[in-house]
Amino acid sequence: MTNFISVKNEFKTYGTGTHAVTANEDISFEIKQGELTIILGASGAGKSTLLNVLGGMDKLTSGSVNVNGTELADLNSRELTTYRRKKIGFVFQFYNLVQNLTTVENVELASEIADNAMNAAEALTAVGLESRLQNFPAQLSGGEQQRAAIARAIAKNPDLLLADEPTGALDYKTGKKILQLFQDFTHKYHKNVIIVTHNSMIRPMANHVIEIADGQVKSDTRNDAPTPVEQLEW
Ligand SMILES: Nc1ncnc2c1ncn2[C@@H]1O[C@H](COP(=O)(O)OP(=O)(O)OP(=O)(O)O)[C@@H](O)[C@H]1O
Repeated sequence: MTNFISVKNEFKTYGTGTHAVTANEDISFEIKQGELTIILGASGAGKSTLLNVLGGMDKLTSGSVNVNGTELADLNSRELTTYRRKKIGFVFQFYNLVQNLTTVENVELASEIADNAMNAAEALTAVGLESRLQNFPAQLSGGEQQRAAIARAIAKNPDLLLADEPTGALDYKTGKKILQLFQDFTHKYHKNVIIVTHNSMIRPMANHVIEIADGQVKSDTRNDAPTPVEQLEW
């Protein structure tokens, strides 16, 4: 299989001089097309930094990050914005929905900036929210809000879906259903999903697990037979 992402000697340093923090220090790995990847590590390990670089929210300091043929180190900030808007779907821990827009309007907002967007109602149906289109975020449970956030991300029909601790604010059962959605999305559309988490118990669900510690890759393992999320217990 071809490589979808190739990261070579990536560094990310925040600040300068005595205040400099090197959050990613010489990171290299490759991700193949269609993989569900988990980036695992303790708090402060540099996981979110790496995700933000991959998603074009932050510029790498040095090295090379190639996502589906786009070399992110070569993009200026305007080009990075276009990349982020058109190619990447994001899911955050705290959903980040716009509170005064309905569920369907939140999804439409994202699909408007993408080129091959999915219909908003269709994306919401894919995550089981077809009966909640006209509700506001405050009228939804945490799990439903995260489903809406996932619908918003997949409606862009992105090359790459990035999720930063997507179940961090949810109870066990609801979190499991959300992880199931990511696994289904990868298999159904043969797309790439990267989930950042500190929860090592979910690693069997992934095709690929990259462990980060102190800003560096500690282990990089592949799993040819991922466990369906419904069979996982933690
Ligand atoms: N914008 C920033 N400015 C300065 N330092 C930062 C910035 N973002 C992250 N850092 C630092 O970089 C290091 C890695 O942070 P990062 O958020 O990537 O870790 P993480 O593994 O995602 O942790 P967590 O799971 O707690 O979110 C930390 O020391 C953090 O303080």
